[in-house]
Amino acid sequence: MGLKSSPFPALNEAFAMTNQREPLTIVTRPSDEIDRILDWIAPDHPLAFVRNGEGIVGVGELLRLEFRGADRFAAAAAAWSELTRTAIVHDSVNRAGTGLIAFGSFAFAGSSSAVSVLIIPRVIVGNREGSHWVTTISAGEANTMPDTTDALATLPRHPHGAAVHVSFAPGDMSTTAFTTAVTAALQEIALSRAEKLVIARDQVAQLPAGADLRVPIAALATRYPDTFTFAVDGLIGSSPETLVNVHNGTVSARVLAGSAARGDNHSSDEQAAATLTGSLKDQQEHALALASVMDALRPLSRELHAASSPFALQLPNLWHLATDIEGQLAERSSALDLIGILHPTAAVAGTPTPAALQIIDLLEGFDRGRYAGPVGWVDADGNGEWAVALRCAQVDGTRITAYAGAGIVTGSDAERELAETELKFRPIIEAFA
Ligand SMILES: C=C(O[C@H]1C=CC=C(C(=O)O)[C@@H]1O)C(=O)O
Repeated sequence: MGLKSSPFPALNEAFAMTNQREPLTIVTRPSDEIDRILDWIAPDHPLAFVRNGEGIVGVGELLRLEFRGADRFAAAAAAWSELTRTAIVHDSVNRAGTGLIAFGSFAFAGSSSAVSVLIIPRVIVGNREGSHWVTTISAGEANTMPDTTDALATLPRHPHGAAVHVSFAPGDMSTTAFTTAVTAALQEIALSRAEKLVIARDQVAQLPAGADLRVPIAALATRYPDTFTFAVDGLIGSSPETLVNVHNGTVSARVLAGSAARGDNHSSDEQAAATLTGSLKDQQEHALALASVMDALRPLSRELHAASSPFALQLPNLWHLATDIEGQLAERSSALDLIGILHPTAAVAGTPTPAALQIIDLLEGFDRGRYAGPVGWVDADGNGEWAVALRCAQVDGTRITAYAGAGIVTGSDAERELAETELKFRPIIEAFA
């Protein structure tokens, strides 16, 4: 059956835009022609979700579904389940990231002017646990098995362009406005209107015409290999935080909150990590973020486990307090259902969530766009890998906006939080330096 009369507005719009109403046919086959998947990123509209060289890179855009407003997650989950219902998948590799995939990026707030997207590429190049594969996605070939043996040969491969140099300047929120907002957040906390508030700021830059975004993306992936380097619809970054990973009934997440600068030699670095793990203020900040994720996952999972105290996660620019969570999904929830339930965690909003969102809106006074929203991918079975979009920038034409924030609890200090945001901007600023 075709998809001619979809009750889902996002699907109808996508069909109208692409003139595509036929069921999708997907072929995934192993490939020994792929070495580094990052080499396959397209220069225009890069699509990627990669960690430690493993993950997926999408080329071309077959379908683009757009969502706005408070019900953007529910609308995306419904449209995706409708679209995948009729898809015909031939997958001889069967790994996380094979078969029909949509890359996605969602706005932080329902009121954001930024559109949330699911993008279905024409070709996906992937790598996981030593297996490399190519997936092709096409429409209107339901009765035949498309011959995709030459799929890679048809992809254009251009050498990377020159390094992209830009200078960032304060955006809607200056550094003074940030410290003022942090002081105001501390007052709100002292008045018990919230227990934790995450305050962010932005920096902007102009991108030179013809800049090759593959260069900063490759720099991020090389310098921050243990994080998720992503590129979806102009949102690029390297996030250390896993919002949720769904794989055949297993759910996992990595919660981060609480940060410290790296030391400049071995002993000061060890001392920095020890001070962070011993800091009551950071432990409280972390515990609230962890509780928000556990509380959201508990009703949906069995055997949900998290360590009783966080570990110090080392990144090139920072130490973070981190807790890994794993459980079994009690019911069939897709990754899209779960990001809708989990977002926004207290690592990016605060506690309690509704009050935190209201106060952030007042104190920040700017649109976070897709910063701190979910970014990742989902497959036809609802499996997927989603990061919290941190350490990132949105590229819109020639304008780049980078974002960073910090969790504020009793005991936070405005100048120290400002310094922490400087460290969190480093991945993006250095990728464009
Ligand atoms: C809000 C950000 O980081 C969050 C994740 C890890 C540590 C955080 C912190 O220590 O404040 C934040 O909660 C950001 O990078 O913009």
